[in-house]
Amino acid sequence: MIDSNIFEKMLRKTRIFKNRDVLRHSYTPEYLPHRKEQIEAIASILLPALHGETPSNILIYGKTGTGKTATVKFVGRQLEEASRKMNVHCYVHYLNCEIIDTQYRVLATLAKVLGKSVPMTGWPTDQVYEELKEAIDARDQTIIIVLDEIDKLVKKGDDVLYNLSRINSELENARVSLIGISNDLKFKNFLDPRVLSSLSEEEIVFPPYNATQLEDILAQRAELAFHEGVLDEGVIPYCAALAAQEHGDARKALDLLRISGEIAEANNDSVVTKEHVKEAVRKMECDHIIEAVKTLPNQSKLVLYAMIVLHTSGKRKFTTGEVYAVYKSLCRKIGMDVLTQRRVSDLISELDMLGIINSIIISKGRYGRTREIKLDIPIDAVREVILDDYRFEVLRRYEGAFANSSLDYFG
Ligand SMILES: Nc1ncnc2c1ncn2[C@@H]1O[C@H](COP(=O)(O)OP(=O)(O)OP(=O)(O)O)[C@@H](O)[C@H]1O
Repeated sequence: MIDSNIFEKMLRKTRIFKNRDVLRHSYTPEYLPHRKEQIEAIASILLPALHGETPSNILIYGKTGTGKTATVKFVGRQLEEASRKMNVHCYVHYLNCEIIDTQYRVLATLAKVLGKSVPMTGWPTDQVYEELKEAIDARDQTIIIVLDEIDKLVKKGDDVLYNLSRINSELENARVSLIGISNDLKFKNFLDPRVLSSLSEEEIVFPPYNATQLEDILAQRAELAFHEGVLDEGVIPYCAALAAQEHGDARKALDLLRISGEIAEANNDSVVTKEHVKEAVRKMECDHIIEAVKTLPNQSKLVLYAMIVLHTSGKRKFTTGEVYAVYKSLCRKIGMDVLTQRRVSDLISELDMLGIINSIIISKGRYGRTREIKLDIPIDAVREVILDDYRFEVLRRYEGAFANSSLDYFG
């Protein structure tokens, strides 16, 4: 008998999501619960734009997931809509400085959105700036430039902020105002005082959400995202409580809800329960560790791999000295430089700080102190990430020997 079509089979599975995309980061909701105060504050600062005047620049701060980006985009859309109705030229341009992270790229991107053809590299920066100025000043208009994650730009020098913050003095027809968004409160310390005073004409702080507020945010999204009756009663309060413990991060709460739904869907369960949320927490922690391991420098990866070798051979606690002995032997096998024990000890501290390993310092009285290291990570998944790197692939050949507790092998 011919099997039925794979898609038809999948479609017959339980339906959890009505619209999963509503829970993704890229979605900006129509309405933002618990941000009325911030929305009104930003809107009243931007209001002069509708009368052809220059709004003050704004700096916005707040921890991650407190709705800064969503709020600014929301107010921006409303401003553009009102300006269209009033026949006033007012535009909001949003740039994420994590991606557009140099003076040249910021100026060139803006010039391009305003209709100039500027290459993304190669021109002298002054020339790009002149083109941008010309594009902005081409008519009577107000341009609001949103620089999200502005701290990423500042770390590479703040020339672009200096130039943009004084551009108004060189314009005849148009006006520019800036909105900087950051979750790094300390970045102001790195700013040139002239730039700081211009940028922070107005400052708005976004406080973290508490558990009740997160529940409202989740409930609003869940209604659009899930089929009716699919969520068990306790799921939303549980996701909200977990995210509230971690500095009131709405993004984390939404991720938890989406991943819980995905787990229920994959298990073909018809209702999402607290058990699915618990599994989602484990999955997110595991993904977090895997991501952190992927970006480790090679030497740290090898030190971690040495610990995995010790763990696989049956040792559940080990010292820096033991890790170092295995590490040295691994270096020889793959032809990598051997660092000193002291340097390796520093790398171990870094792994501890990143939450990839657990270690405690134990005092041995007059024999000094020693570090006791334990691994509490998804070993197989982490091992795969490390061995996936072509430089470490050769270590696969020795895997069998490691597992047979033949630590003498590393003598
Ligand atoms: N009040 C709210 N109502 C509905 N959704 C919200 C609210 N606040 C935040 N969100 C949602 O939470 C997620 C994170 O929000 P957002 O990206 O605006 O946070 P952020 O403060 O800019 O974070 P980061 O500093 O990490 O960029 C988004 O999906 C956003 O739509």
